[in-house]
Amino acid sequence: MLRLLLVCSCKRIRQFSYTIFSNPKFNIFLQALEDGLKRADADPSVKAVMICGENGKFSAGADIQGFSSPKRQGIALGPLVSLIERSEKPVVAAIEGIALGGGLEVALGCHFRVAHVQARMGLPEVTIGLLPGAEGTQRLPRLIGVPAALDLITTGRHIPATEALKLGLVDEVVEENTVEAGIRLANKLIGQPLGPRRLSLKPIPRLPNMEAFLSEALVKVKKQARGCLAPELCFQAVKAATEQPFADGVRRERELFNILLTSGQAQALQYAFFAERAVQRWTTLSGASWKSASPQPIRRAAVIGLGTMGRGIVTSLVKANIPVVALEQDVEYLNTGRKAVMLLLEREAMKMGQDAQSLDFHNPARLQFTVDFDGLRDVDLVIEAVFENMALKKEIFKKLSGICKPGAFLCTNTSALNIDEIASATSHPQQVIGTHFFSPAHVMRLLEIIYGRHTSPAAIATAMQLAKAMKKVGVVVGNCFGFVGNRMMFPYVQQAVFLLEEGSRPENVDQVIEDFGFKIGPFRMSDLAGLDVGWRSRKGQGLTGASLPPGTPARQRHGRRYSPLPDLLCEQGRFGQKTGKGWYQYEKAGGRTARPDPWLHSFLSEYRDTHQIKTRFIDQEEILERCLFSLINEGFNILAEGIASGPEHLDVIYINGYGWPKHKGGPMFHASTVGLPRILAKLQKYSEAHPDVPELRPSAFLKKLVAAGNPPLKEWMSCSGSQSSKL
Ligand SMILES: CCCCCCCCCCCCC[C@H](O)CC(=O)SCCNC(=O)CCNC(=O)[C@H](O)C(C)(C)COP(=O)(O)OP(=O)(O)OC[C@H]1O[C@@H](n2cnc3c(N)ncnc32)[C@H](O)[C@@H]1OP(=O)(O)O
Ligand SMILES: NC(=O)c1ccc[n+]([C@@H]2O[C@H](COP(=O)([O-])OP(=O)(O)OC[C@H]3O[C@@H](n4cnc5c(N)ncnc54)[C@H](O)[C@@H]3O)[C@@H](O)[C@H]2O)c1
Repeated sequence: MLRLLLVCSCKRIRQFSYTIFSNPKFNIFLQALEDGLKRADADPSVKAVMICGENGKFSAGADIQGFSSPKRQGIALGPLVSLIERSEKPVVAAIEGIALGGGLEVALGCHFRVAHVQARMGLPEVTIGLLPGAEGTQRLPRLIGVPAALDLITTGRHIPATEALKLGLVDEVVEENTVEAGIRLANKLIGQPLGPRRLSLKPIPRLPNMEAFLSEALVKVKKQARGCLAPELCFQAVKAATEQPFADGVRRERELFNILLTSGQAQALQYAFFAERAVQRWTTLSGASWKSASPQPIRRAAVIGLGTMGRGIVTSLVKANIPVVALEQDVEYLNTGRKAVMLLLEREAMKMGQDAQSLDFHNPARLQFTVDFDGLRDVDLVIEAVFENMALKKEIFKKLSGICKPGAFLCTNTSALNIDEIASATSHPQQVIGTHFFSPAHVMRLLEIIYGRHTSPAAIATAMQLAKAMKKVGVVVGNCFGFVGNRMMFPYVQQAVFLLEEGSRPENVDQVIEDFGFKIGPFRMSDLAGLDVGWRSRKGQGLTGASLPPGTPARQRHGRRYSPLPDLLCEQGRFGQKTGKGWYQYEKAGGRTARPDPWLHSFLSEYRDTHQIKTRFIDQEEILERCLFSLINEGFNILAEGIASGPEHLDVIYINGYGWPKHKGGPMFHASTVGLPRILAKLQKYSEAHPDVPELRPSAFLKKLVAAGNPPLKEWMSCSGSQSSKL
């Protein structure tokens, strides 16, 4: 909410509460601000004007809901910013809290900007598929130069006031009352010439090599954008500022803004913005929610197992300022784990610069390594990250149940195993919960939080609070094999492998999926994660290996189609990157650069011959549809079972844990844009062609939604007989 303060000759302040972005919905009451400015200009007793926020916040910008509202107004914030700039009386912006998007653009129209030291500012429009549409793309480069403006506008990052001061974005940073500091500054400015402070009149600071700089910057922006339109159009708008006079640049900004506004991508990104917030309001099937649960404080935590996942989990906890006890099975593993954790923390400290002091990870009171379970007696929460083996996990939980205090929360990082069975090994099953981190755990934002039959609401609330403390997004889901993310991933990977049997190559499939916008296709992902992980799991399930009954058909299990291809690769010692060979070949064991492997191509040909599979050309459409629609189909099953309480949960999981392109909104949002009747028709077609693949059989819930007339996503859950969407 913005206010206008009029600084009068008698030094008395008359305050008009002209809201331009109302809280909480940020509606724009521009007329009131415009009237106020005109009155201030006309009133000789007013000598200066100050714009500030209320409740310690300047402004979060325009109402994002408004951009997709059918009653979208043609709001003219740009002309208002120009009006501020043209004022004959000095206008000062006093920035507290946040100045984002349209809020910062208003501040750019002011002649001076004072910010509180704890304020943050930025132009985050790109993150919601737009560009700064109130002349910000034209004023910012004139103020701070093209490289810095391009960086802020194409990434949307928020910067602290101290950085804003260094960039010249604000004139002064204060530690005291910002409004009072602003009034003092306004008083000093009365009578001074304002021409040099009007950004629209300033030339763009020249670079000796502007053209070369811009072409290099474009390559970088496009590479990072991965098919997302907004960063490139943000770039074009700033480029226009370097080539055209201010008014023409503004016209170009408006044109580009409208292209983005009507692109489906802006809608998808804005959906993702609200979906991420919606999943914070969790509910369980039995109706537990924040209302019925309070998070418990975590003063000290423990992590068991310092392998791939445990190391990242320890790092995340330390970064969240939670003292940690890290435990391994023996001294040798402990030393390896300790080295790995310390390396990760050193790297994090380097990235954090001065703030790293707060990590204090060499202090044993903050981070302690042990092989003794006794060290876990006084912790408030334990996260187990040992091998994916039920017997081992149960043994550990039984031990924890005897050692830890009764109120301690016992979390498991299992990727798929049954939370209830793990909880059954303890005497406090209400304290047991799944906290499924994603690799690398200190980087990935997702935390899938799985409640079992007995998990208490307090345990869910505490895990959600923990996710927030670690700057992760927690998504609460029910208990089933693979939970939400891995359960949906299974049919996707299965289709990818079936496509190889039928004629594709790993690089064809990966290319199609990466062109869609995924960071990495299924085969490169599998090589990265290690093919042995899935192999071990399949052996555990009796699908391959010694326990497979003799005479089992090679390509069938329990009457369903099965592909032994990944098992055969593992039998050859091809585990992916770690062995230098998998679906691709690498320069060496541990190498990162995947190259198509002629050996694999011949292996696939021989395999097809052996099993008399007729090779055919498979086009991109079929690859994409079979992989993605089978994943989406499983999503509908999950919703119907009440494992997740809305499609936004599935989308947040896929965007933050599996690299689904955010500008496509997540799998379920994507399904809604493709249209459910089309998805159903395609699944029916593929299912008829592959009757032995149950994952391609359309979900009953999908059929029900199509029969109900393909309702919009936010109405899906009201058709499920389960819970309603949070959006
Ligand atoms: C064809 C012609 C049509 C013409 C029509 C178009 C008009 C043209 C006008 C052009 C003007 C352009 C102006 C400008 O360039 C565009 C913008 O300003 S876009 C908005 C930019 N701002 C942002 O992206 C900020 C987004 N918000 C945040 O980053 C964070 O919310 C925060 C502000 C940093 C606060 O973070 P937290 O403290 O963690 O709190 P939450 O995130 O949980 O938020 C609390 C609550 O507020 C809701 N909310 C926050 N910001 C907005 C917002 N800008 N609009 C709407 N709602 C917002 C958020 O959703 C939470 O509510 P909940 O969802 O939980 O109910
Ligand atoms: N690797 C991934 O990408 C990933 C992602 C999400 C979840 N997970 C899950 O996380 C868990 C750990 O996986 P990981 O990849 O880190 O495994 P890992 O093999 O890299 O590490 C497991 C660690 O547990 C230790 N350990 C084994 N028994 C122990 C015991 N009795 N006491 C203490 N420590 C013991 C081992 O010494 C080893 O260091 C598994 O349940 C896995 O399914 C893995």
